[in-house]
Amino acid sequence: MGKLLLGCIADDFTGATDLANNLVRAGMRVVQAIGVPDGPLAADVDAVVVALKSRTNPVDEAVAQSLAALRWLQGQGAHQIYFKYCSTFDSTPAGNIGPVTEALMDALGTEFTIATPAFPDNKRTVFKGYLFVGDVLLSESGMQNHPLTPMADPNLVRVMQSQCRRKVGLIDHAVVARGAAAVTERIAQLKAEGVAIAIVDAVSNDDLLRMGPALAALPLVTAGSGVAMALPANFGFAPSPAASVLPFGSGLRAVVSGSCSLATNRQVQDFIARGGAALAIDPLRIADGADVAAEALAWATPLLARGPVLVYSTADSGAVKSVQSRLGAEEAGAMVERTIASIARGLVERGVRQLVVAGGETSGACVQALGITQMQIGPQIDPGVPWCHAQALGAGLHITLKSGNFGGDDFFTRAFEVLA
Ligand SMILES: Nc1ncnc2c1ncn2[C@@H]1O[C@H](COP(=O)(O)OP(=O)(O)O)[C@@H](O)[C@H]1O
Ligand SMILES: O=C(O)[C@@H](O)C(=O)COP(=O)(O)O
Repeated sequence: MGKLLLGCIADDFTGATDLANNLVRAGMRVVQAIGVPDGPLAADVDAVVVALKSRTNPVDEAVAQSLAALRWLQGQGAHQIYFKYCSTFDSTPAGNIGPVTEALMDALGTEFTIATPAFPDNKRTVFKGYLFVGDVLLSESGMQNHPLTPMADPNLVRVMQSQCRRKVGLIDHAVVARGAAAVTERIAQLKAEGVAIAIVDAVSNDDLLRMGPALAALPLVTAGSGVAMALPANFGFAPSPAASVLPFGSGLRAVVSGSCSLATNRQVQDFIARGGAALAIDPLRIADGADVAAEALAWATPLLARGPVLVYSTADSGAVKSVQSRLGAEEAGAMVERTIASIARGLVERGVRQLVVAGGETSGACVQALGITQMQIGPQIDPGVPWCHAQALGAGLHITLKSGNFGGDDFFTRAFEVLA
């Protein structure tokens, strides 16, 4: 077995496939592990992405999980560590991006790292430390209404500083535009000023590729998935448009969605507008004790042979707030996740072999309910969202984990066409 070059820790499962996808496209052989593996690596790969579900956990749990992942990756000889978080910097006022970053820095004994969620392919850009989603600031992008991690401040230096003990600074676009040597020089200057973590501007893939060589010497990189397109070159890899090949896709098709992001709301509407079979589930009925999962499976079973079915709790921000005011945000989220996960499990038990899951937390719950431990990365459907293949409940399953705000409006239809 060769030496592991990149050891990656992702704070949610959609984010992990997003990262793995960019590394594969940049030429690396990658395995995605669900949770910290029990034993050593079986396959000879260049990078491993350990997918955690730590984004919204209490800080001490997120830190403990991340450190366990780090220890395992170090045990595999990982040369550089990559902590992957969301391109919209999803976090609560307590963390977990800041505390996990600092715990990893402590464990690695490193005095400096960067932080940038920039992912220009998905219109996430950082300028002067401010995060833009498309043409608007993070705080106007819909993320201010996220059910679990509302993001009201677009200034990442401020957000990161509020989560960290160490001093946070900025490597701004004027520096990045001058290339890797300027970034390296700026890192030395920031370190001399006592800055330990620097937000880095990037508004294009060229910016990410330009800064790449300056990151080679850092034991720890923290970022969204965008930076992943630049790091493999530091190890001598060249981009490859050919994503790894998956087994042929066949079997029944279904979509489950617990994401309430704006893009997912549009994707649900598009699927329904095309005449797709869709069932909305109501969190308040779950809270009242109705067996909503059994009802959904009874609805879906006779329809599956005719084409993909969609079961969704996706709702607009007004409906989500109303549910949360009755049940509490965390309680509502956990309850809906459990229900959708048991629906996903039931669908696979009924022969579904091509499954789209929308939502990061939702994906975590589904992947765990399906007993998936490892995923192979396949062709990209949209930026940040590849098809994957895994063993689930004893059968081969094609599965894609769609981040809430990723994917075109027709994603729930087109995903199956990509596989076909
Ligand atoms: N109708 C709803 N009301 C309240 N919470 C919901 C509803 N539907 C889904 N949720 C919860 O909202 C959260 C959405 O998060 P996630 O799955 O990560 O989606 P995204 O990728 O869009 O962030 C989950 O915890 C989910 O269970
Ligand atoms: O970086 C990203 O935006 C994604 O990879 C991601 O982490 C999205 O998370 P969810 O929106 O919760 O799916």
